[in-house]
Amino acid sequence: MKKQSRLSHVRNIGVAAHVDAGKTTLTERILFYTGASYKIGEVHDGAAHMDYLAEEQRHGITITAAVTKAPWRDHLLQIIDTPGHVDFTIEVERAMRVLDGCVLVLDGVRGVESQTETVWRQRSRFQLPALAFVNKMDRPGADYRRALAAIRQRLAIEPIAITYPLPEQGCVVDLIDRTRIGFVGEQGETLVCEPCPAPLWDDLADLRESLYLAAAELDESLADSVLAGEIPQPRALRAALRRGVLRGRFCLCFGGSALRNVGVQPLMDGIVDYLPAPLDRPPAVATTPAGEPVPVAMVTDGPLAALAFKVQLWEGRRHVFARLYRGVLRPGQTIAFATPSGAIQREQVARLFDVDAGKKTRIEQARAGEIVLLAGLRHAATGDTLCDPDQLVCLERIDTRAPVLGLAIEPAAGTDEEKLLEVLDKVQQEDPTLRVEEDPETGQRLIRGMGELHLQIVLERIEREFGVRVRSGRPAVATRETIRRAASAQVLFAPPPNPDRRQLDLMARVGLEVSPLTRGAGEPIGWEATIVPAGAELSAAQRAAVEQSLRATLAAGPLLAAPVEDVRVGLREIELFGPGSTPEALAAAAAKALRQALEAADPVAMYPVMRVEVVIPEGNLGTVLGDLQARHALIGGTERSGDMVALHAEAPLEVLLGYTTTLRSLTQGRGHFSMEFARFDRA
Ligand SMILES: Nc1nc2c(ncn2[C@@H]2O[C@H](COP(=O)(O)OP(=O)(O)OP(=O)(O)O)[C@@H](O)[C@H]2O)c(=O)[nH]1
Repeated sequence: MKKQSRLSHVRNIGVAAHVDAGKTTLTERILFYTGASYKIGEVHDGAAHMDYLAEEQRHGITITAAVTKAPWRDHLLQIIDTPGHVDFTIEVERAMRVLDGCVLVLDGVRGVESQTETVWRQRSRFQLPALAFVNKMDRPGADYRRALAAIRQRLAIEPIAITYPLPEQGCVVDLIDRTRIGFVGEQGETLVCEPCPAPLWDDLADLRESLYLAAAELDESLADSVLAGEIPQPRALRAALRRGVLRGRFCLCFGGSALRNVGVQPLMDGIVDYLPAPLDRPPAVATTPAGEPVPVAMVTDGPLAALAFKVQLWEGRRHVFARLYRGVLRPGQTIAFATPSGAIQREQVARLFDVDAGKKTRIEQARAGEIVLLAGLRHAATGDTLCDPDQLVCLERIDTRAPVLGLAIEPAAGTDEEKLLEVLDKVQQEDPTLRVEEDPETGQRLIRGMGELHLQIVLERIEREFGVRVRSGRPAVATRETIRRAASAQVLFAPPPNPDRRQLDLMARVGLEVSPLTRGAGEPIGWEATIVPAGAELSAAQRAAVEQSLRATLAAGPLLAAPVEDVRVGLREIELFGPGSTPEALAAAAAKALRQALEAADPVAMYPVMRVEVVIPEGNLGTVLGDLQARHALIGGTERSGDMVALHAEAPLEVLLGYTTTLRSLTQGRGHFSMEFARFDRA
């Protein structure tokens, strides 16, 4: 294993896809063939090795991203199986952050689906080199060439086939080696290679040509031999293709059926041959405490820099998953990190572990490029950069989206109140997309999350894992506010009554203007204020107090106490009194002026709008369209694929609650849909 963990022999990869494309089924095969697991656990039996949480087994879906190590061809594959359901998209986001490459799994019948596009966008943000596995080629209606065309069209990258699947014959054609590979044995573990027969080889001429041309673009001598009509050497082809993948020029495609054990090992070879080792990736970019950007090269002999990307309770104890970008980490080492608010924390790592799905093994050191589990950290959270205390840097934090759905909850037994609070705190530490709040009006406890399934899973975990029974209300969508026109206000803040001379500095005057911005523009604050008396200037503390007070006022708007979005606040005039108004007086005047201006600016509530893809049998199109229109959905278009139709629409989240059940009954169980957050908008 020591030899295998040389950095050039490590592949940190993720497996990502639309829900149900077969990621977990594929990963189970990879683990079995590498010997990392001794038997294949099937998702439909609730026995998948990677889906080890009880909720994952019950719902048959992946919720948390599991890390697993598997040795293959003298290399170490570290695999993260990520969830496909959009409610758990944070798991994909943080996995992508720490990976070096990814395998995109597609359903051979459905091709590119809405969530395939979403994970592809997430991949693109981090410029992760990718391979595609077109799975389920055994299903009736599966079409490899159509899936490749969908990759070109919807993911805007050139698909280059490396294998061509023939699942009915239990084999794939290797387009580089010109072999037909059969998968025999009970689990397809034995490979039988023979030369690909001529008629079949001729049928694949178009795919081969694209492959040669793609490689030729990256290697001049290959280009010469391709133009001369020669068959390029497999070694040279692979080397050129690897360069192309690392530069993001194209997506190499493999086909097969994970469930029928067809085509998986060539994909695993592809991971080794074409996806990057940690050192092949460009250096990560971090910032120093002074805000200067610095590259963090992947080396072991530098100061420690590791990104904490996930907090997980393991046997009831807090553990942190981290990816090392630089340096070495050992048990007992003290690390430091800057929190999002800028405070510096120090703590000690007690123990280090190698992780394999639900199992962890103690190790004595971790090095740059590795993904490990740390015990003993009580404060480090998702997104923090763990560093040597005297060499602080901060890698880019992990994005989390604001929750769109809330649920009021209370313990079924009044005596469990304290315990529920404790449990919610623990669940929240693990899950940065879950918020726990108190309704300011009713005093009810609210949990807020990404969607119905997310909140349902949270409730199930609270009951099963922590033994607290809870009652919940109806889900309620999150709200925002914005304004419809510009307005201004000026406020003189003065302590009552008759201010004597000594109290002058408790006074302040702030004049400002608010104006509406386009959706998604944010809430900029413009500091074009005239300061009175002439010649006076604001101190850093005064300025910070005004800014903070404006931000706090924007956090709770005048209509629903919901965050105010897409508004520009322009400061017009600030008058200082006495020796200089106190920061508190300035803050009070600014808050009051902003509140007045917002009230005068025709405020309006906004609700979450979702992008929806509904896939249904053609015969149900009329009924489903009618139902969607009755829900005020805006229909964007339809696409036919076999006897199914994909409908694209936008609709308020409010009317989509419980839609899964409706769709099932409208389509006799054959329809399915997925949605993702688009924006907050007016009703
Ligand atoms: N016919 C066929 N079915 C498959 C194949 N691969 C997976 N399945 C089935 O498809 C369903 C979904 O498979 P999973 O592996 O759970 O898919 P996933 O992408 O991990 O799903 P999530 O974790 O929920 O995102 C299961 O019932 C599998 O048995 C395949 O190659 N052929």
